Amino acid sequence: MSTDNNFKSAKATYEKWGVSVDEALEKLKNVSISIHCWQGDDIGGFEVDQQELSGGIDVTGNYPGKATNPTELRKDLEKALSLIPGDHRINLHAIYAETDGKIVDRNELEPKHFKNWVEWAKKQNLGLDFNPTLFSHPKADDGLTLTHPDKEIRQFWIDHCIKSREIGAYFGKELGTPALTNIWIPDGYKDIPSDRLTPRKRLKESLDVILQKEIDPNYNLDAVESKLFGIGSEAYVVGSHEFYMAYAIKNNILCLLDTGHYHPTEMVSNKISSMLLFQNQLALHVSRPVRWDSDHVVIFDDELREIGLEIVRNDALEKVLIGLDFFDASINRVAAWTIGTRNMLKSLLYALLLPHDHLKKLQEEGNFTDRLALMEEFKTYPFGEIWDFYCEEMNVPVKENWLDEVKKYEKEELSKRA
Ligand SMILES: C[C@H](O)[C@H](O)[C@@H](O)C(=O)CO
Ligand SMILES: [Mn+2]
Repeated sequence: MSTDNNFKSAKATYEKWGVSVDEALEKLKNVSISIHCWQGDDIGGFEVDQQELSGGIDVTGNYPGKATNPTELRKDLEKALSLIPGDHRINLHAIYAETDGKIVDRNELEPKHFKNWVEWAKKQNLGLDFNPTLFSHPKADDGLTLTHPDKEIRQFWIDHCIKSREIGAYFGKELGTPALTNIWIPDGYKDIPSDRLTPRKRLKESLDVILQKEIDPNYNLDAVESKLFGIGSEAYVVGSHEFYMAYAIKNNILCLLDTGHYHPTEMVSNKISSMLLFQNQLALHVSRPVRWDSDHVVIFDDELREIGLEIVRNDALEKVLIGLDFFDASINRVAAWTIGTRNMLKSLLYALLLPHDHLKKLQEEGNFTDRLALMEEFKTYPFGEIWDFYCEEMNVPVKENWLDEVKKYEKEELSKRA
């Protein structure tokens, strides 16, 4: 059977349940995923005085061909984007500034240092998001930034975050879509603290100063990202989930949930409905923690499907800002972006094809047998045929054909890099 015939038969299977496949595909077309640039160069960035990666995060592997400058990184992103259906966004960190060979410290960064990214995003029809980088820097060597006991160090990082919000606003203004500027800090302690409160008080004060200046939400949205532990902050992380959830609600900014930043049995999918009852928007870093916050490439697993289901069945496609956060240097990096982003989209399509009203009704009626039976049966419905049709319609390779493109790119481009 051709893709078209497969599609027609699959469509009829879903339509028996009253699911409109056309509507599902239309909705999926409007979804923009924020693709993290840092998978392309192992979070190295391009600062003139580049420092080793710190902050309790780690990238393992030495697959050849990583991007060594912004031009290469943009080229690699273009390749990945050509294999992913839809119009998306790129998420930058401050360490991706372009400073013409001059050392510009993080507290002095300005919109002009991201001009090339903005020009490129305009040409590629992309939105941009932003993150201040509070790691890989001598002033973060002891793992403390916005909570540092030294006022001067704290001020340095406060200034960096203020500059970052301005850069985010510049992105939003230039590109006509608000940037999400997300603050994540590594601050914490390896061993049991003797005082948990004082660092948290300082974090609250630092954030209050950073967020003092009002910025038009049409240009910039602010988010804070929590974490349970990192390498070197196993016992205590200042910016915990409770801290940021309370801070975000009180100050009307976004809470960002990274799927790798919780206890391994604690699922972000189970948090989405609660968070959305109290805030209009929520941000995600979708990652794959394997036993710890290992940032493996996102696969089409149970939790990813559950995240897609929670977003779709709660009508939250426009409320949840979906970003990705994984980095694997043991495989082709363009393939890593392609696999992870296609999977994120697949999980949303999977969810868009289920008869949620019917399934919710079964639960309300206490009919848990039918609920379980149907939810299991739908797992083997011909979802793949709809996905293939969508890829074809969106002019990106169907099934694993994208892999040939990546191999060709590796041969012609990546393998020639130092
Ligand atoms: C690059 C980092 O992954 C990112 O800034 C942050 O979002 C994080 O998840 C740290 O664990
Ligand atoms: Mn993250």
